[in-house]
Amino acid sequence: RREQTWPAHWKEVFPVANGDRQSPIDIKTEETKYDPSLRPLNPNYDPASAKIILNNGHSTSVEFDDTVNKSVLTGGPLCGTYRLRQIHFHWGSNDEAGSEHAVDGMKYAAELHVVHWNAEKYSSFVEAARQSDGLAVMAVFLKIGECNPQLKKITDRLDTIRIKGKRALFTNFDPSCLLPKSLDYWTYFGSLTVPPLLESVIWIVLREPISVCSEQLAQFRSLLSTAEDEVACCLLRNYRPPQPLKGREVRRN
Ligand SMILES: CCCSc1c(F)c(F)c(S(=O)(=O)NC)c(F)c1F
Ligand SMILES: [Zn+2]
Repeated sequence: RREQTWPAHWKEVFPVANGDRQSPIDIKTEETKYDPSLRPLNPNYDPASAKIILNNGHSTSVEFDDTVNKSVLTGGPLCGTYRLRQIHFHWGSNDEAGSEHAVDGMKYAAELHVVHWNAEKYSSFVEAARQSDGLAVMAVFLKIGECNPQLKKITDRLDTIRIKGKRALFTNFDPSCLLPKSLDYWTYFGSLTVPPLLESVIWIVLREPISVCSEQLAQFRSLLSTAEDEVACCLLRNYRPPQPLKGREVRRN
């Protein structure tokens, strides 16, 4: 289908797709640079901020109340307080690929993105998304293995939002439960990985993966990218391939 080859012609529609700080990237671990000024990550989320789970046709997301500083990320490479907006996932049509970032050429089965915006400097997500320091996305790799009981809270709800545009109440959820034991990370300046591919993301890629089993990935792939009135098409993959580094530095804590 069209969107299977989509990333190829994003460049015509969104010229920034050819920009100097596009994401994702393949992280060459030998070329990352230790930076002693990087601080520990400090996620502080209130489970009451979780509001709904959604199928937007490109992924499934959990949306959070970002009208106040209730769930925030500070520390790491960040200056100031970034407010939690939503989490979503990227996966592939088989367990061998699906993550957006790669590590020394190796792709994981899927990738979780925890999206925050700089509420200290900007007045809305949309405004922040247009600024070079507007967004902070924490990426967590999902490695094929044991079924993940925390992820089950999300995968068990997917059958109620199979059709594009469907949403359901989803509260009392703290996304910290999806983070690995270690919060060690790589960080670099990049972009959204879906159109409009805005170059406004401070990427924080956790080095330790969490687990996911094939059955849980199959539940993601059973989501539909089509709406009620369209011929059903499964959302089999939604990852963008790695983009040129263009001289950017990847730092590690
Ligand atoms: C509130 C509407 C958009 S929030 C969002 C998103 F939905 C998304 F998919 C990505 S991504 O490019 O796919 N992954 C980093 C983002 F960066 C985002 F900020
Ligand atoms: Zn994403």
